[in-house]
Amino acid sequence: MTTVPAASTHWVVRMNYRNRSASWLFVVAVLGVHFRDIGLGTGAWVPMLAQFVVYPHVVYLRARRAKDPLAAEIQNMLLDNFCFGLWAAALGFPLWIGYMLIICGCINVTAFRAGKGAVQALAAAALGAALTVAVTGWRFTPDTSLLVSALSMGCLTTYLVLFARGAHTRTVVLANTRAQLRQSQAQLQSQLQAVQSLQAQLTEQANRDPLTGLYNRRYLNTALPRELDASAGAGLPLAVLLMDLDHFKLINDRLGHAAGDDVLCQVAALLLEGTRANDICCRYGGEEFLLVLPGMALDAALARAQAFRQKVADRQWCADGQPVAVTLSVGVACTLGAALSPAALIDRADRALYQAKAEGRNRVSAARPAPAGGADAVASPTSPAP
Ligand SMILES: Nc1nc2c(ncn2[C@@H]2O[C@H](COP(=O)(O)OP(=O)(O)OP(=O)(O)O)[C@@H](O)[C@H]2O)c(=O)[nH]1
Repeated sequence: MTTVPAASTHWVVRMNYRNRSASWLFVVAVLGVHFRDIGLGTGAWVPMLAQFVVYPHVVYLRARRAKDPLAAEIQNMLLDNFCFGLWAAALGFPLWIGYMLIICGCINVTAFRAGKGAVQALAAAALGAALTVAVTGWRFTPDTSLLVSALSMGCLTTYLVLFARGAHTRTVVLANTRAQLRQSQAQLQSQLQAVQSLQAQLTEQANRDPLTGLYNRRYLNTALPRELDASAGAGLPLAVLLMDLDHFKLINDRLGHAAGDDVLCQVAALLLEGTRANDICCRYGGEEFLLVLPGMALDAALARAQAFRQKVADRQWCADGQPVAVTLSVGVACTLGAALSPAALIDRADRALYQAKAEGRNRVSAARPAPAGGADAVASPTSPAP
């Protein structure tokens, strides 16, 4: 009884096992009738049954257990052809039987190895035939009875139909696999997009101050060198405004931390209102903000700082539902080209800010370039509080 090949077995091994087990039974019938026609007895039946009934199971088991089942199965197919050559020559090359055996074997190998397979199959069959002729001598009896010829045709047809059915099954499997692959690819694509958007969100979050939504110092550390390089490359100035809320501790102490937070958020929003697309607005520290102004010279930066200071001072502030007075001091520093490092530029702005604080707060102070070789200087307040 034919056992059903395990699904884990290579599909070529499974397909050939099915084809051999089924279509070769037909060969047994063809040869049985032919043996009767030419008067061969039991002695011929034994090797014939061994070849066409037992052999399919033996080679199937061999291929199943092989390390490389496909390679083993190709060897099996060549062995089939070799045996077909033996049989054809042993029977005196009966035309229909020989054709049936050799063409089936040839098609099988050709399906997997193309033209090379056909040549190998024919060579294996020729080798088998030559061996038989060498041992038993040349015999040529091409005729077969009508029944044997008809059975041979039937056998060939059965084999071809089985083969085509196997090819069709394979095509369906391939089409399904392709569809599954396309689906998986689409899923992977959408997962990749989700991961990328999550990554972008995470990067954005990592670069933002959670309270005010402005860029944080981490972002500034990468953005300021980049902007400085770009400005230097374009031969343009770059200004920074370092702003610090005046006596902010008092707001916290009098109105509470929530009110302090509220003021910080409102100042941040106000700061954003006046920024250009390429300005970089950061929360630099607790109550400190830093504005990077690419392409802006010192005078324009001072005017910008002054305008913002004035806007803050003039505004009717209300923090957490309570009125409050808010002012800020600003230190401005500017560089042209690559004259200053990011740290040196911020340091200048910080010193200018310190001076603005020292001179009474609610004012803008600018760092001016020191004389060549000398220490940096901070200019006199350019904008005393009104
Ligand atoms: N509400 C709130 N307060 C903060 C935050 N970060 C820092 N602060 C407070 O900001 C205050 C800063 O105080 P100081 O450094 O003394 O500065 P100041 O009171 O503004 O005084 P001057 O800068 O000298 O005008 C401290 O009380 C901090 O607790 C924050 O995220 N929220």
